[in-house]
Amino acid sequence: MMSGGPSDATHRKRRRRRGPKGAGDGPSIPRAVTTNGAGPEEEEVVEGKAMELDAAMSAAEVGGVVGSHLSETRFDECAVSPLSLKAVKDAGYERMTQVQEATLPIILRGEDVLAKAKTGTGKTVAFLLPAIEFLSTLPRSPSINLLVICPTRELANQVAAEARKLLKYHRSLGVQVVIGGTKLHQEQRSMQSNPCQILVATPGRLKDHLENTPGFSNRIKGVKVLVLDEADRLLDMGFRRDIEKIIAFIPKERQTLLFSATVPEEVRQISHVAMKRGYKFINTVKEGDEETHSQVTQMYMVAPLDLHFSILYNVLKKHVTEDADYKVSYLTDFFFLVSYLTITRLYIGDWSMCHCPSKLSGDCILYYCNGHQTCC
Ligand SMILES: Nc1ncnc2c1ncn2[C@@H]1O[C@H](COP(=O)(O)OP(=O)(O)OP(=O)(O)O)[C@@H](O)[C@H]1O
Repeated sequence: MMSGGPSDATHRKRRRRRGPKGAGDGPSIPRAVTTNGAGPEEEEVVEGKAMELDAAMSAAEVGGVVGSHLSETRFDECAVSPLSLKAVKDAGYERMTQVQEATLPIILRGEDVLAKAKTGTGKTVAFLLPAIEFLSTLPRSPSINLLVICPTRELANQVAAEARKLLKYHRSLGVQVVIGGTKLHQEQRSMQSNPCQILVATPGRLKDHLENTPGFSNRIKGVKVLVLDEADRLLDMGFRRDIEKIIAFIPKERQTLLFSATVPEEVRQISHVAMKRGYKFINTVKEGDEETHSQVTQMYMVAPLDLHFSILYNVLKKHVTEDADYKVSYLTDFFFLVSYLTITRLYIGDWSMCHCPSKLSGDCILYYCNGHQTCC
């Protein structure tokens, strides 16, 4: 661990051989596992105090948006610059979340990290803060030094908003967003007039800029840190090829960080493509834990196909009457969607189809938010 960092005193190490799946898995959060290429043969497990903390603290005790995901380590105990600390304080963050506590020292050391953490547990700050610390030591240049690839426009905007908070006192650093659904030439102009060191992008638009924006492929050669945010969703949405193409443009000598709520085989595969051998795997999700945030209620209903229309219609109607600020995301296949829209338009209002995540499956996601289309 980083010398002098908060984790030195609180982590202990042990080595173990990896047996058959699930056998002797030991403690599961947070852990750093050193892997070597095709699959982890031998792991170095770093146990942290967040493990005990998770059991010891209730969401009510810790409060705040991230509730029981907060650790006991304060940001001002860490090796981050006074400028970042001031911004963190202004943002209202005092203690680190578990994923932030587990990853910060390792990312600050410049190592590649694959981090598994539930959604809403502070992953964005976990990669932005150490990356900004590193960027603040680089000489000023028109290059892009930090590239964050996100699966959706909404997430890209959220990441940029978080970056702006953390950059509050780093006046020489800036952030720009490039996402589909906006005018390419406007983005080109803004990048030319004000080239920023941090670029947050969705894969399709990023590829567009690589192919069509003069000078962009040179700027991207300056990337020192690459982040794939919500890597599982990026792959689910069919962006693997785009990501591989983008990676081919970026220097091999870089730090790569993958953050993901789940780590299926596809994420493992992309880690082997994108990251250096010996990258660290940090898992902050306990075995058997739900993959989704604890504050998201999930329900399901099994119904015969011919009743789907009427059941869905009634569920939605009830939902929109109970919650004035309602927001609905609705995943369906295209055929069902067309019939459904025809019916619901008449009774509920206009839906907006804003995303088809997988061209292969023909799935669509609809967003409807109290009369306004929301972005995806
Ligand atoms: N240390 C912290 N203390 C308090 N709040 C925090 C801390 N770190 C992040 N947050 C806040 O917690 C919320 C969730 O964080 P964030 O969106 O980064 O989570 P995430 O894991 O990236 O979620 P998603 O997977 O949805 O992107 C945000 O509102 C963020 O501002």
